[in-house]
Amino acid sequence: MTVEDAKIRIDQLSEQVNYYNQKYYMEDKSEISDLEFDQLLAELDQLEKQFPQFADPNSPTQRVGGTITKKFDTITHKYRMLSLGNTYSEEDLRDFDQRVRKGLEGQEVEYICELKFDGVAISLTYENGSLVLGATRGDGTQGDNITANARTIRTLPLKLNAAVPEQFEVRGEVFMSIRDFENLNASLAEKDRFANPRNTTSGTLKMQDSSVVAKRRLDCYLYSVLGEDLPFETHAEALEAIKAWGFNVSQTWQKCSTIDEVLAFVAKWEEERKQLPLETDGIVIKVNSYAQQQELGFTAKSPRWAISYKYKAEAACTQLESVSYQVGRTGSITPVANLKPVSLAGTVVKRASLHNANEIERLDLHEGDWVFVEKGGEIIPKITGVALDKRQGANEVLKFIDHCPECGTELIRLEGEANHYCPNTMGCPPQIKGKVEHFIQRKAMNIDSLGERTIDQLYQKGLVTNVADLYDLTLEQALELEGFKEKSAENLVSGIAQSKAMAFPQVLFAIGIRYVGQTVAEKLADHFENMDNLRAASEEDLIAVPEIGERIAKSVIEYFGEPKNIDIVERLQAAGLKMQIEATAFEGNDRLGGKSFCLSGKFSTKKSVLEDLIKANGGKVMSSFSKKLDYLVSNAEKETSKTKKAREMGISILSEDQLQEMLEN
Ligand SMILES: NC(=O)c1ccc[n+]([C@@H]2O[C@H](COP(=O)([O-])OP(=O)(O)OC[C@H]3O[C@@H](n4cnc5c(N)ncnc54)[C@H](O)[C@@H]3O)[C@@H](O)[C@H]2O)c1
Ligand SMILES: [Zn+2]
Repeated sequence: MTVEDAKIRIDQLSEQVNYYNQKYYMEDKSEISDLEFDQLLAELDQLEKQFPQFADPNSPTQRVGGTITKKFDTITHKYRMLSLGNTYSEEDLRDFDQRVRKGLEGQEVEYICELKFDGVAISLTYENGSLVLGATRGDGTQGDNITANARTIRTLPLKLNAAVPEQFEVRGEVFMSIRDFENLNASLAEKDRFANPRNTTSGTLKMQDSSVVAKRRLDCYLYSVLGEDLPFETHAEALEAIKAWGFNVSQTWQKCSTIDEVLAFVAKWEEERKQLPLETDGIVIKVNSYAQQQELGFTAKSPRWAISYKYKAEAACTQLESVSYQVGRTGSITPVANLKPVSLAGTVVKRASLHNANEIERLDLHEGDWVFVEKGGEIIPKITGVALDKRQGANEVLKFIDHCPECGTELIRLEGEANHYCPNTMGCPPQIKGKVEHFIQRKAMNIDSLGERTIDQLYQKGLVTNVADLYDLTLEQALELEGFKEKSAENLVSGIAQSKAMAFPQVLFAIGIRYVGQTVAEKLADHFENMDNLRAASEEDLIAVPEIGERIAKSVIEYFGEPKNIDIVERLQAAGLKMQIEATAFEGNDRLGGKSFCLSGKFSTKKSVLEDLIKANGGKVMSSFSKKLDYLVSNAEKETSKTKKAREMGISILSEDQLQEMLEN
């Protein structure tokens, strides 16, 4: 693989992983199986190791996948909430054991094996025996304050009667039992039903109305405790103690002193877990001794002293009825098999993904074939093979379509790519909507007042057929959208208007030039400084930029060669989007004189915009308190824990208005 190819693949993988993370953590949707997701992440990890020049602290391999929402107050975790490394094979588990033993230089090791509960991680802080804070994992550093919702979990003690440390945090998994999940779904119309207990739990925890949350009957298992000077030396002692304090601890855990015992535990629960009242997707293996845990430490995103083992999916055999073709946001065509309904891992399966034409060829799929399907977690399952003994001789080989099912355009296949594409990028409905979705995402223009459904409505009504149309949207038009009231319409329009503050590299990424991911956009913006220069650049000019190769160069040229794209870019410019890098930031505007700022709570301007402004004016942004902090920015009228801490540490507190004044003068 050449360096340029590696760079493109890394960008592509990062973008894909970020996309699925966003779907998974923000929208509670899985478009691919966990196994496939984990494979993408593993490929990215491997490439970053092979080409360390492209390693990036913001890569999804280095960060916990979730994010905070703006629906709840943001809290900063006292101890980071990390992810777990995962494996699917015995060999990987043995490797883990080897790494642990090597890291501990031959000391004896004990493991605690637990079930991996398939729900949502939660952190609960207790002070003087009372629950004071419930928080989501968020991005691992900051999470949402969901205390009110946590209080509705019946098995969670709000007040402890036992003698407990003055302050501590317990962590666990909120879940919905399979039975409650099924009852809930039975009470809903088919179109409103949830896909699985995990995403129902996640969606429920994010609801604003705690009385609705209470009705959903969430439950919670706790599996760890953190605090200063806790009186335990091992994880097992801690599990026993929190159980005695009144917490709901699943009694499925077990101590193992060899990896073979761990493997026996894994084997035993593969079947037995199906008798449990909740969904589980694997086993978590943790080093028992706290001292050893400390010795082993953490990577950027997970502890080195723990790992999860995920069970393989179950399989079933059924008949292929037909194939439908879906058009994705980039025009790629995905074939989907429609199957004779078959029951698999507790649900009825009717459809399975076929990925692309190569996959159909690989399976040598014929019409009417009997196929094996497997489920990776909960989403649409996958066909893994054909039951050849059931094939009827006369059935024909399955033929891939040659025209787009959405717009009728003839499909193309790009060199070196497995997918068929619909080339009608400007006129094919899913592609039009896909471009808008790409444009508004967090890392691009960050317009979070717009979602998939609203985009769909805007498109159906003919109001938005390209990204430039967004900036022409009026309040009156927004008010006519289904489900929009005055406040939400205002939010929508002002959210779009606020995006005009996004910096040029974001704009360049947002317009969606093929192969121009976030980092490439930054490189191009840095080099050409503004859109006009970039537009005027020749292929040679482009290739002369470090790390920009022929593929990217050609794609940029092709983009600006299309008059419709030029029209969109010019309309965006006229709407007031930033088409050049901020001169101030690069000439070293030092208005803020290197002072540091920490933003806390809610603001009338988007927090990320304020942070960019601070940086552009020579200030620093800090996410937490330290002696080096100069200002806490907070609009809070009453004392909060942050403002209190700031006062105690002698840190000045600014309101948002005062910050704006500093930025202007
Ligand atoms: N299909 C998709 O599109 C998609 C997208 C993103 C993530 N994912 C999946 O989600 C997972 C993402 O990983 P992650 O970072 O959330 O980590 P993870 O879910 O694999 O592991 C960490 C989590 O496990 C949970 N857990 C359950 N039982 C536990 C126990 N006994 N002890 C400790 N922790 C326990 C905790 O909530 C913890 O936060 C992966 O499995 C990935 O495949 C899928
Ligand atoms: Zn099309």
